[in-house]
Amino acid sequence: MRIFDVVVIGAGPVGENVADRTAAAGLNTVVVEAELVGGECSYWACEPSKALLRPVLLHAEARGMPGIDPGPLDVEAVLRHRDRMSGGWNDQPQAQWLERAGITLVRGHGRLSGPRIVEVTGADGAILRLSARHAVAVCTGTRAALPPLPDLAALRPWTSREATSATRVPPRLAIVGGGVVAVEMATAWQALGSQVTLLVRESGLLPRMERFAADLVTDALHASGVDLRLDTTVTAATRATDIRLTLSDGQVLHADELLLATGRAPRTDDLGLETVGLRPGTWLPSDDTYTVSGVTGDWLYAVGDVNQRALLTHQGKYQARIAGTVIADRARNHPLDYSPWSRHSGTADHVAVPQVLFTDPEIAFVGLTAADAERTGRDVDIVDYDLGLVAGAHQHSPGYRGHARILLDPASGTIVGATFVGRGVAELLQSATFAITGEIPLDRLWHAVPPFPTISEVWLRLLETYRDTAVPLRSGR
Ligand SMILES: Cc1cc2nc3c(=O)[nH]c(=O)nc-3n(C[C@H](O)[C@H](O)[C@H](O)COP(=O)(O)OP(=O)(O)OC[C@H]3O[C@@H](n4cnc5c(N)ncnc54)[C@H](O)[C@@H]3O)c2cc1C
Ligand SMILES: NC(=O)c1ccc[n+]([C@@H]2O[C@H](COP(=O)([O-])OP(=O)(O)OC[C@H]3O[C@@H](n4cnc5c(N)ncnc54)[C@H](O)[C@@H]3O)[C@@H](O)[C@H]2O)c1
Repeated sequence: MRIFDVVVIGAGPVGENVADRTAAAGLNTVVVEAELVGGECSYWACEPSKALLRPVLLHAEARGMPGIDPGPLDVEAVLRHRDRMSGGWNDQPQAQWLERAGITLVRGHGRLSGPRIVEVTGADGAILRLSARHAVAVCTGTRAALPPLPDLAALRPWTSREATSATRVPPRLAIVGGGVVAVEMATAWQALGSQVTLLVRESGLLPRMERFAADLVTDALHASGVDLRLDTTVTAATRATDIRLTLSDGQVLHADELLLATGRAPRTDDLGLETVGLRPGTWLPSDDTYTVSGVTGDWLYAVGDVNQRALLTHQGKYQARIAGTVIADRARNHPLDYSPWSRHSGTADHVAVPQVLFTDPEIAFVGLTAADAERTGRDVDIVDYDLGLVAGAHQHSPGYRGHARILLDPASGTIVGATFVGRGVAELLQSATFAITGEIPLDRLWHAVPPFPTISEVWLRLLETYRDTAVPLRSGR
């Protein structure tokens, strides 16, 4: 048995950041990792997917710009770039970073075996017992959730892992799903040379986003040659010389690979949750301090994807900074401040989660959408502006297509949601996140002058539209 102040299970971006904060506070911290230090994000998610998409998006932009003839994409060079950006699936640099930060790394599969005790099974089957004086932080993330197709093993489908690490371009790629992974991967692989067929059970893509944003991405996928089949499910699938899919409309589709991009499941099934009174295989809900509810003693934390609050690296790292502070202050017997926006409260999870889809065009959004407001019965004023009319967008690319929407709380005159869709809008998003988290009144935003000619001039156009629209569009009860 080795005794530490803090045991972190999972060294993804979130576990690394919890450990960084507790070690920086002087707590003796150990991280347990079953695969690669850096987690899903570094090797099979954010990094490799964006490394595939960046050349694809830049190439598409360059093709539309007068005076630039980029020639065809060098697919092998793109795949090599992806390999470099994923660190060659070698975690030594990240493991060394842990060491430099004074954090102990134990490799193996971690399982709770009672309050404050974690057992780690190493590659050789040996078991090491770790005891935590103050806290155990579960940061085990998610794996792909697969649909209930018979004989999945024989089908050998791709999940997000294969879609981001494949070394060859399948001539025909079928993708099941209409969410973020499906749409980003359809964008990448269609441009890299696959004929992509997107099989979506809903009547539209990206159901959680503003309709106008999903519609622009849908148009662009059509234009790029993706075969988009809405209201379609797979009823049977077999693999012989190729993959044969029977679809709900009775048609048969042949493909070389099948990507199942059908959401995520928590990695809590083999975590010993039953030893502390929790149900294995479920998400681990935690409160705003990231303490797991239903376990006495305030020693168990769930941080990042595994708590299902926001399945995003940056939001998980935000949670990690707060959880690390909470753990350190509880260890010192310092009182916690539970009020919103305090150093101990993950308030942004509720009101300002920013996300960028690296599609063509990009979608960037934070806070509420109109559908969220409608669903929760919240009164908001909705202000829309055609991004294509902004001078900076004209400069950015000829024939620019895009749209911006902000949602305002009429009582406080502050912004509660923003969505931008268009090329180059990713870097615009932080301005909206500042406006929401800072609760900046519109009266003051008039003094935040956007430079000419940039896409950010859309802020001025949105304010003018709001001022000049006699009856603002209003959603909610
Ligand atoms: C294809 C794809 C693209 C994405 N792109 C983006 C993006 O562009 N931007 C963004 O913000 N988010 C993106 N995401 C989401 C992002 O990957 C996750 O939000 C992020 O990885 C969550 O971090 P985490 O540390 O909570 O979990 P993970 O990154 O999943 O890390 C968990 C770690 O815990 C380890 N582990 C699990 N169980 C145990 C155990 N019992 N014992 C020991 N170790 C264990 C795992 O091996 C893993 O290393 C993407 C996701 C996918 C699938
Ligand atoms: N750029 C980014 O920020 C980025 C990129 C990729 C992933 N992510 C994160 O990863 C998470 C997971 O993404 P995802 O696309 O896997 O999940 P998702 O929840 O966004 O989409 C899942 C899709 O699969 C469909 N689906 C689910 N079960 C199905 C079934 N049995 N048959 C047919 N269709 C089915 C759903 O209807 C939906 O269209 C996202 O929540 C996102 O936060 C972020």
